[in-house]
Amino acid sequence: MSSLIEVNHLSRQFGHHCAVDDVSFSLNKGEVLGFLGPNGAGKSTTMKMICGNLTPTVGEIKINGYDIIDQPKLAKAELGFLPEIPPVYPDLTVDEYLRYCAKLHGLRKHAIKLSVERGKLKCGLSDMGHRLIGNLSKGYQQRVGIAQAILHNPSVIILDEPTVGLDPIQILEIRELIRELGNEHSVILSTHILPEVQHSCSRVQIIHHGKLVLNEPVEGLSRRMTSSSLIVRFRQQPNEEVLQNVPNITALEALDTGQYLIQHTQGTSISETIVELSVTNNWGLLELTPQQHDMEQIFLSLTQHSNNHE
Ligand SMILES: Nc1ncnc2c1ncn2[C@@H]1O[C@H](COP(=O)(O)OP(=O)(O)OP(=O)(O)O)[C@@H](O)[C@H]1O
Repeated sequence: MSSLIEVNHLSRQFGHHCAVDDVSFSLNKGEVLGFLGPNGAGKSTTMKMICGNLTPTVGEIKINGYDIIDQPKLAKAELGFLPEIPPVYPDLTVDEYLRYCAKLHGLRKHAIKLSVERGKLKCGLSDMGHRLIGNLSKGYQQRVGIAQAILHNPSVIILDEPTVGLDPIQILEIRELIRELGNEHSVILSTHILPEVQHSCSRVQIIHHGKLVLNEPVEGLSRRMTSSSLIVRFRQQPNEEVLQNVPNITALEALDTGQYLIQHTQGTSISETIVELSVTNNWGLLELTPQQHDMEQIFLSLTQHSNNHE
């Protein structure tokens, strides 16, 4: 598989603080890569370096074979970037702004009209050309930000926290747009929101305190999120001894009347047995909820794991 982005041993210091610490990864053609990490993990710093907006302290970045430091024009022609704060001008109309960006991308006069129309179409802005950007909702302003990033039809699109500050419906719309962009471009999506990665990405990398701690297909992340505990609730008080003797149950903790937190052996499923027991004994099963690890727990397990190997 050919790599569109190659990042090798990338680091960035701010004074004594190491914001990005020896990060290496690649982006392959057709991938939507989630770059996931909590606030301050080093995501934006990495994105800015890849886009040539910030010089690395150490390391090498190649975009479709072009070095971002030595061949910035050629490298940047392959990239579209939406920074964390969309670089839109509120006093311009959507058309004026996109035409201006197309010029900045170096498109020729006859190509500008076409690329602006195509950008608007892809981002659901076809009817918005004459609207002032300052009067658009935050979700539509974000669409304008994405449209400017794709005007020159780049091979790679980099989106830094594209759903921050949007309402739930706008978030769903932008996630859908990212998925659609992934059909024609390779995408890096930087975010601290786990479901965003699960919805839009094919692969995930987790960055924590400037270091990459995970790089795997997104299905692997979903597996890691599955924990080995369930919450169950019954209408009738169940026989706790019977429950405790179910194979693979390792702990039973009463949370409320008829409600329990059940721990079981990792990799086993006990749901079917619980349902069968409840029906046989007429306990009246009201709830059976598998517990999910949240991102903080995943970070903890990953970093503890890497610490154990240091
Ligand atoms: N220009 C700067 N000068 C000094 N420190 C900086 C600078 N830019 C970033 N940092 C620090 O580097 C670390 C990583 O910041 P970065 O913005 O890359 O994180 P992030 O993962 O994008 O987080 P967020 O989601 O909050 O933007 C933080 O501790 C931040 O305070």
